[in-house]
Amino acid sequence: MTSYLRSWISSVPSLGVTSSLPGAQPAPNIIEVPPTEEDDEDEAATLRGDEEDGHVDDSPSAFPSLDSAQRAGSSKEITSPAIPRILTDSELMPPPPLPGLASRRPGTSSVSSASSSSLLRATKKVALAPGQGVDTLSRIPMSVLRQHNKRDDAWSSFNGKVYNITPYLPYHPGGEKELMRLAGRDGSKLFALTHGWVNIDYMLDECLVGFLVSDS
Ligand code: HEM
Repeated sequence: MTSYLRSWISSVPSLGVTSSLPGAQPAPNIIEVPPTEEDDEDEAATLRGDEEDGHVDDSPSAFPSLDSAQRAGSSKEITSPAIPRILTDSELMPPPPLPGLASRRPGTSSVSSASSSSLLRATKKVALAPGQGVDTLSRIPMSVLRQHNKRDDAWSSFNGKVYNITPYLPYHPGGEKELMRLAGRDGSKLFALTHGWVNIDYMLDECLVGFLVSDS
């Protein structure tokens, strides 16, 4: 552009811009060689990474790059992952056993007396002796709960469930005396304050007698 203006100005003598100035040198003749279309294409091809013979290399770069720290840290060569084999039925793991409560029906005991004692030993659960458990779960008003406050007939309520705690008294790690404080009462708050992490529903499952309802 500059050279074009210069050549235009010097070619118009009437303007006399250069010649009228004292001591001014005549503008040098600048010859510009416009780039040919061929040169442009060569440059673009170099930027694209084309080969000399016009072949286009579309193969991806190595990832991670060949001299990367990731490769240096790994001793193994990266190979494609093996396709897992589909196992046959006989090779598969057997299904887990049914959960203990799944087969239980309301009002019936799910375990026989023999398996009940082995269960007690294995899991430290407490079960009522045969004949002492209840056949059906009842709605128990607070006034009824209060009557069951003797050592040999102690009921207590926890989170709306009423349990016969008498069979558990000898096993309580905190002692019978502490547990008897709850006899004939709703023990939810005291229990939660003492050891809320203890799973009372699991431990006294077999001692459940019913659900606490309001007196009406
Ligand atoms: C039916 C109701 C209850 C059940 C099923 C029960 C159950 C348990 C269990 C499983 C432990 C051992 C916990 C552990 O080591 O982490 C324990 C400890 C204890 N419980 Fe209870 N508990 C009951 C009610 C109570 C109540 C009402 C109190 C007192 C107000 C009480 C006082 C204690 C104490 C002081 C210990 C610690 C004993 C020790 O480590 O020396 N518990 N109880």
